[in-house]
Amino acid sequence: MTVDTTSILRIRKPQRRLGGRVLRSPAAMLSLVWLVGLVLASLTSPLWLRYGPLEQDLSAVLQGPSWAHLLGTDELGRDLLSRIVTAAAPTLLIAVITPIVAVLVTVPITLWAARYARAEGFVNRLSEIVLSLPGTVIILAFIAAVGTNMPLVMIAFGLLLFGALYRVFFGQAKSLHQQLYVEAAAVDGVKPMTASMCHVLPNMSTTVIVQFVLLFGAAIGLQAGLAFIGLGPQPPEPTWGGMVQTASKFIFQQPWMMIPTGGVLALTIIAANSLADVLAGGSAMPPSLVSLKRRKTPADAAATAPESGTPSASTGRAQAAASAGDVPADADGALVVQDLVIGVDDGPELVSGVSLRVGRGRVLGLVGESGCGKSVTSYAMLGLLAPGLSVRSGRILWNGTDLVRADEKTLQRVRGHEIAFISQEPTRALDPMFTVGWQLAASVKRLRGVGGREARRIALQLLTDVGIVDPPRVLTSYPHQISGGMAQRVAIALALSGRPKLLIADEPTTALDVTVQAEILGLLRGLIAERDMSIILVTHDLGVVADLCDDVSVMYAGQIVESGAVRDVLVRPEHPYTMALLAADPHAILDFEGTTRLASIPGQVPLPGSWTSGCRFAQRCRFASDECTAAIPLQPRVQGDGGVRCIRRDDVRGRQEEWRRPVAVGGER
Ligand SMILES: Nc1ncnc2c1ncn2[C@@H]1O[C@H](COP(=O)(O)OP(=O)(O)OP(=O)(O)O)[C@@H](O)[C@H]1O
Repeated sequence: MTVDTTSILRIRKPQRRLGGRVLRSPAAMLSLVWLVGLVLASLTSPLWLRYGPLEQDLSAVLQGPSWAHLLGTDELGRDLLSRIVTAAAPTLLIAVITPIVAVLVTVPITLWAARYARAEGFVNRLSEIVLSLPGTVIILAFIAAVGTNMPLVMIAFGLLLFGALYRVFFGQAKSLHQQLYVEAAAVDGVKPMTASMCHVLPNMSTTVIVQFVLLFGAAIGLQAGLAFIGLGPQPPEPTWGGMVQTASKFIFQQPWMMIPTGGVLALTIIAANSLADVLAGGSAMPPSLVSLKRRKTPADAAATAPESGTPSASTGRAQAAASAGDVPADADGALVVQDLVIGVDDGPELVSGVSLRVGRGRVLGLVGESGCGKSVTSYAMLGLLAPGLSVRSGRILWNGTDLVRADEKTLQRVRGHEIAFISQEPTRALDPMFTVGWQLAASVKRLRGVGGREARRIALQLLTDVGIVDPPRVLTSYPHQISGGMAQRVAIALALSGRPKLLIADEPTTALDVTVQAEILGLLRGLIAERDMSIILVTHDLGVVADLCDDVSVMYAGQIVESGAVRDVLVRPEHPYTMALLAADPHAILDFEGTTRLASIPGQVPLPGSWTSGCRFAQRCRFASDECTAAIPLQPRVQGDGGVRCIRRDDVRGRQEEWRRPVAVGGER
């Protein structure tokens, strides 16, 4: 297919709907016309005003509106229209300094604090200090020190607003940092502050603009207030606050004077606020937020000795080599996890002594119920554990490099380039502010170091490769404009943009309906065949494992309980948990003759912290006996390579069909 990529793949900046919102709102249009009109009228006033702002006519003092003086005159016979209009431009242009300073100072600090936990504590304290300062007193003291220099006062006011503005921005920035598409950028190796600038800031733009306009109104009010008490520009220079003060002096002789001066001030502040209102109009908040599950936490470099209550794992020959601490000779393209222990800082262990090996070009299925530790293990492989979680011991060897102890620079070189990740929620891994083409081309440019034109060509090709039939349309679409299945294809294309050697797919079909699941599995199958790529497929679906994987590791409560080649583990399971999963799997139902009953496993996965030193599955196992309270190392499987962690494996082997019958919890004690 030949397509003119330059026209369709023009990298687009985030879509701005603010312009449209303003254009559609009469109130916003009126406000904008008022503000812009005032400035233009003021700047051009010498060309069209009949009187100068300082021109006095003592024969026409304190007059009401007339043809000669449309808005009347003040106590010195000066034309009120001239003075109001002349004062407008300096007032508005100086007022804009405050939001500029406030936003320029607060936004970068907020992004920094939202990104780094240590910075967060410091900036929070700083904002509390700034918030507790008596703003009015400080502004007055500042004027006493520097004089009535309004631009300087506006700068000081902007700095004082940091505390309040930080509170407004921080919550949103923090939430945005937890969005999967920001995490996905980290997975792709984007530097933290670059991810903040590219994915967090654009999504905060509405809030920033709204606050900007609100602060602009506040700065106009402050200027007027200061001028009212005589701390603004000094007479005879016209200022709105000064004119309101004069009008208040003559309120009984000429009440009219207050109306044009007070009116223009009030209307201007109302215009700024109503503009902010329309800009905020229902979308000042980001798209619905998801709970944070994954974030980079530096691995504990000074890893302690294994704290697991259970002995280290050794799954089969390859894993036995890994457990012995050897980096296999064919380490190129192989990922080897050795005795990995992950825990909550000052809390329980989440993953205990996990060992895995994914050889080059192999597909490993990591299966288990929810909460068994599959995702935590996967994220550790990318150095992207959530804050508060860390690797306590063990190694993750990738091409001879231990990713647990690797510095951030090494991890960034690996993420996206060598190991890529696709999540179960593709639309959330895509930034809603950017077109698919922009995101894909940006990723290709960064990961392959090519120019814009070439990146656009590759992006188009990648979409074709993942089976998108209308790539030009998809490239110009925003994530919300494409279906879930299409979004997952785009997510896979994004993952492929760095030509990774290993793809970690965390339940890539869970969020999709059955027919789309089959398409995505077909796509993955094709990619495995075409590219010399290894895959770790995190799933709870044994049908998917049977379909795609060469090897499988079954996880339960933070441990590998059985591992081996798929044909061995799924056909001749040796661990009761694997048997139970198979019996509960609708795909495997035909393997059990004479019944259509699906098994259920009673009880729940025990929570981290409540694990015993014996078999963690014993409470739910129909075969459990008193022996099961003893610690159980991973033993070699009887049939095929791999390991099994069951003390009764010889007794239970071949009894998988018993899981079809109602289970007496507590087993055979
Ligand atoms: N940030 C965290 N803080 C504390 N505990 C956590 C954190 N993240 C995960 N856990 C706990 O770690 C355990 C393993 O979670 P994990 O998400 O890895 O399970 P999983 O097998 O991937 O489940 P699922 O299939 O639902 O994703 C769970 O008990 C979970 O509650």
